[in-house]
Amino acid sequence: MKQSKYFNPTLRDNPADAEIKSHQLLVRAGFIRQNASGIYSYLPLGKKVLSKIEQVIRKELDEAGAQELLMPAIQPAELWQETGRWDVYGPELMRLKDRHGRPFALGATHEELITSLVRDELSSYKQLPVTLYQIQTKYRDERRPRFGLLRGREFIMKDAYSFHSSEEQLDDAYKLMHKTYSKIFTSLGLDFRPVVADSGAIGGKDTEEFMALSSVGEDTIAYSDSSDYAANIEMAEVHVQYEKSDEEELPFAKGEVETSLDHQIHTTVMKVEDEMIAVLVRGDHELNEIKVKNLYGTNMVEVQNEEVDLKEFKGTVIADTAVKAIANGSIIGAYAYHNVNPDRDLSIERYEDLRFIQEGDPSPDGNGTIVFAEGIEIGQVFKLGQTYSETMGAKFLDEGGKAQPLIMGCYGIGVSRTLAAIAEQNADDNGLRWPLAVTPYHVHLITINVKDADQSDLSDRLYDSLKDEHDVLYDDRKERAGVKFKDADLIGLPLRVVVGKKANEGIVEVKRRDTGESIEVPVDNLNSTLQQLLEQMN
Ligand SMILES: O=C(C[C@@H]1CCCCN1)Cn1cnc2cc(Cl)c(F)cc2c1=O
Ligand SMILES: [Mg+2]
Ligand SMILES: [Mg+2]
Repeated sequence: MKQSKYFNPTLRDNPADAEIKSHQLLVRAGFIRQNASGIYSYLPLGKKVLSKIEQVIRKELDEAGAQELLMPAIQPAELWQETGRWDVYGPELMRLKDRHGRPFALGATHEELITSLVRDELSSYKQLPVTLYQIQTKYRDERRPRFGLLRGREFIMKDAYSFHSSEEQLDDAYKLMHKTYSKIFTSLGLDFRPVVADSGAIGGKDTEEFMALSSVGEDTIAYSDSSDYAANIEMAEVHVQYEKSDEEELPFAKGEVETSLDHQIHTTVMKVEDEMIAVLVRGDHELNEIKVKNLYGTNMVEVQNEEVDLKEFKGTVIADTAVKAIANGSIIGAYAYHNVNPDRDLSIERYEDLRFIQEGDPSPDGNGTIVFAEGIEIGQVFKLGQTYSETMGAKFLDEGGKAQPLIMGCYGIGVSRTLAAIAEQNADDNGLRWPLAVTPYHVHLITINVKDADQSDLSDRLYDSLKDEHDVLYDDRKERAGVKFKDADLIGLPLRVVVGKKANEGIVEVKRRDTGESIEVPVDNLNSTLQQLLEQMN
């Protein structure tokens, strides 16, 4: 492609609202443009990368026996009403009415849609297992879209759904999809980790998230420094045995006294379904609300910003296990007490693992200690079980001819988010750097001075000969060399061929974007040199 004809508007400066490298560079290098908050266009270079990522995903999923289909983005509200999720989700689920005033959802995910499709078509265990997937636009009205493609309101997801007649079949599909995801993210050159995760609002049981390691990731991963244990911090279990303090127990008294954080007891009032509970954690720990949700098996858990007098509180009081070991604690805030011995003074109904794990805590698998890292969630695999098939009446006849609810799994990859994660992990101070698997073009052919006949003739000849072997982006613009080099650094193609002063000697310069090293090459050896370099970079 000749850049003199190419729609690739590059910018010298970072857009004001772009805070992270990948967002800044994808905009400056002309890969994406924002049309509204969290809503983007993929310009030709960006679309090429997006398509290559999708192809890597398709290849692996097809090889794993999954079948691609395409479902509508506009979903009848009735389906979400069948599962009750029409009312569970608030403004994040984008909704619209058709011309007849009928309600629809803009698809945030497709469990309801696919289950309604399958329940009408699948009826016998003989037709199972089956895994169906799509690569399609999703809509989630995030309160605060940010970081460019990392958290958008319209984004591209590969979502797959598997249907089974037994838990074993689901386990096999889950394991296969887990392996398939590892192959996909490895092919894309990503530094990633699968982590134990929380199944969130969709119910179901086992689930793991695939995290691309990055300092801008919103998720925190807790992993062991000496085993392969890794979990989303929301889920990481705390296995610390607390010895009861041997301090002399003093008489309980009203009022606040200065104590160290690990002698303080912090209270959080939470509404669980419609019951008020007080949750206590030690002052140097942080309450993990996800653990409260999982303890009560509900998503209707909400922090109340009110303070209670624990001596008067009529609701249930629960505490993190660390609280039990305190002998003379102090409750701070409006209703302060000191010399508090939780067992003696507070009617604590149960002690549970309710806090966030901390760096230095023992790894829950008993191997090593916990270290944190930031991650970008680029994929997630779920064992859904019968959550959706039961409420939606999606059944199959088993060998005994008995109707059973289908057993399901669902599996997502954030395709547009993965594009940004690849950009984030590979970019350097000069710009983007694309791994071979997804680069929009392989070779950036640059003429230093298009007015110099030797240079422009040789460049045209090289473009004609190279473009059959490689995808070539040819910078034939009437721009100064400096502008061309800056744009080439921004765009980040793996190899650069520069036609300059030595054109009349039939010599060009070849430069690697990843290492920056460059060599002079006689044009007769150019093709073979490029082949060798591309093989080296693979
Ligand atoms: O999407 C999933 C689970 C899996 C992930 C892999 C592919 C299939 N779905 C979880 N989830 C997340 N955010 C949501 C946001 C909205 Cl507004 C919604 F209405 C529903 C969901 C929702 O269900
Ligand atoms: Mg998550
Ligand atoms: Mg998730």
